[in-house]
Amino acid sequence: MESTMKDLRGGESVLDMSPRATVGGGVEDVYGEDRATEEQLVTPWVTSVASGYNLLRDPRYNKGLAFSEKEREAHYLCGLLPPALMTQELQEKKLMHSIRQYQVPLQKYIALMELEERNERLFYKLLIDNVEELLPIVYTPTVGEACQKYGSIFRRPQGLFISLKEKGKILEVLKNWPERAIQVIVVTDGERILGLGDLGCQGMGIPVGKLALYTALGGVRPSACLPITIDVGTNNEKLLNDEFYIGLKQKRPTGKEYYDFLHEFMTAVKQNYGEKVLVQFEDFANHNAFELLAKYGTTHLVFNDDIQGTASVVLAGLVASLKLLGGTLAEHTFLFLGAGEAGTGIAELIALEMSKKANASVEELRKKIWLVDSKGLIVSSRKESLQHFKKPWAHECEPVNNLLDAIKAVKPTALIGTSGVGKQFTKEVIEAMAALNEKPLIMALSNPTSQSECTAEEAYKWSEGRTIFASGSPFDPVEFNGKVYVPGQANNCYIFPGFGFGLVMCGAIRVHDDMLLAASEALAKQVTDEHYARGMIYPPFANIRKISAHIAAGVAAKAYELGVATRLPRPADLVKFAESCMYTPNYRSYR
Ligand SMILES: O=C([O-])CC(=O)C(=O)O
Ligand SMILES: [Mg+2]
Repeated sequence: MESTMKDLRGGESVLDMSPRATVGGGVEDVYGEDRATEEQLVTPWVTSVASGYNLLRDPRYNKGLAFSEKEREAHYLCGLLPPALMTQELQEKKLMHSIRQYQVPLQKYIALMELEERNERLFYKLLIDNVEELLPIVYTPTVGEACQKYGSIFRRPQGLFISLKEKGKILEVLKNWPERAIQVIVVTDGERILGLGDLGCQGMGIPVGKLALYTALGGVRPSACLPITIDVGTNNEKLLNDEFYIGLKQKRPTGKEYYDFLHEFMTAVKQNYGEKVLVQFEDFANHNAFELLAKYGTTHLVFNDDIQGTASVVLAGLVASLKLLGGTLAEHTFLFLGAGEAGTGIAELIALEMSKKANASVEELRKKIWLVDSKGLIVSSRKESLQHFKKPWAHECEPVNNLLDAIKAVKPTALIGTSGVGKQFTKEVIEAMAALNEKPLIMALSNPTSQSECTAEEAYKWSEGRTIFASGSPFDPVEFNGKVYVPGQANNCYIFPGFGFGLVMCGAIRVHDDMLLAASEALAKQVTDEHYARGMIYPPFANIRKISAHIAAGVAAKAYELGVATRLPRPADLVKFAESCMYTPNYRSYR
């Protein structure tokens, strides 16, 4: 025991978790728990150390068969592992082979989550080195299915569940999380998970998936990431009647009760982690998302991925597409199907970018952008009954109650789907766009794939291969009339990891719209002539860490310019600085 502690002292943050080290009641208590009858009170024994068996059980430090002979000797691992030694590269090869054996994407998802629970560095190595193959598993579309089935997948906590039961004690709950130095929180209340609706507490899959990308694509350390699900109940009857549902079985409160709870949360976050922690709001319903962003945007470092991240990625694609379409942004006409967070967020950022370039007012340029919601084209005669975030888009036009007629009335050059409802871009819709434009720009942004407004194949086929196409969830390249078309993935995951990393690396304390424009510009610049030649308006994901470094640099540069960056002095080369700060998942040697 004495020698155990001595050997471990000074080891690089490998803590002694040996069962021989005792706390409080000693060894008897540890094993006494097993022998206790149900009525007996026992103390849950707290471990705080990692060596031997417990080292293998700690995903932060476990390396499995990659522990060297010396490490096995020094850390009481002899006999606990089979004799073979493997490099991390060989482990990666073995795991990719076994993941590829699964036919069902959800099985791959579970296998990856199990790897994360077992060996965190290997998980991130796999994700970084195989990003194009694994992104559709840990992220859209598979993460959507994982949320729908999260109750049965859930094994161990991957983030914090803060339910209404914790009202008045949220600060204490935050302190239960084992890490203190948190830099990024992704929080959802589960009310609008992708285009799948209210999944309540099961929405946890989304913050977990987004933060895995923060690390893999953006380079934020895993220990600095905290996924949170706020559980205020659900209005999903199926979940309320499900005996296995893992969340609070009650309807969602609205108004003061909801906002007071969120205020307690936001206050506790700032108190516990300081003003430089980034809070990313994710998949809140429209009726709360805009209000929360407006309310906390002036006091906290907050970012709404569905409003701002989606806007920035779409703007990048539009700017890039001008190379193929010609003209300036202000010379195009945009029509959206869907006037929620994504639709109005994108529309507003386009208008802002146009106004900067065209030297005209945002109000004037909004007239180039039209939105259709469930009632039809948003027009001025409907203004009184519109939610506040739709009002700026109510332009002069005769009422039109469906998308096809709206296309005929507005004559858009670009059609953007943000409806959350699948199959809305029918053959007639795409044909109408193709009749108006030599190269129609079509984005089907709703997620997951089942909610996409159309497929890539439909967009190409119904426009005789003339469409420039991008979607929120991935589609494979399409062969049509002997030509291969590569669809773009206009998903906010291009933006948020680099955007958040940029904020964190310069110690920003506020987000500003100009940073979103800087992120769009940085992303659009990564599209090369070779990509354009293949009809692409987004760069391949394989280069995402380089892309993220450029986005981070653009965002940080803007933060310094605006005086909201606290890390001083400003690094001279922000791209290099970003690259040098990124987490790498290679194993470290243990003394
Ligand atoms: O998660 C994604 O794939 C994109 C997104 O934010 C959403 O659809 O809500
Ligand atoms: Mg989202």
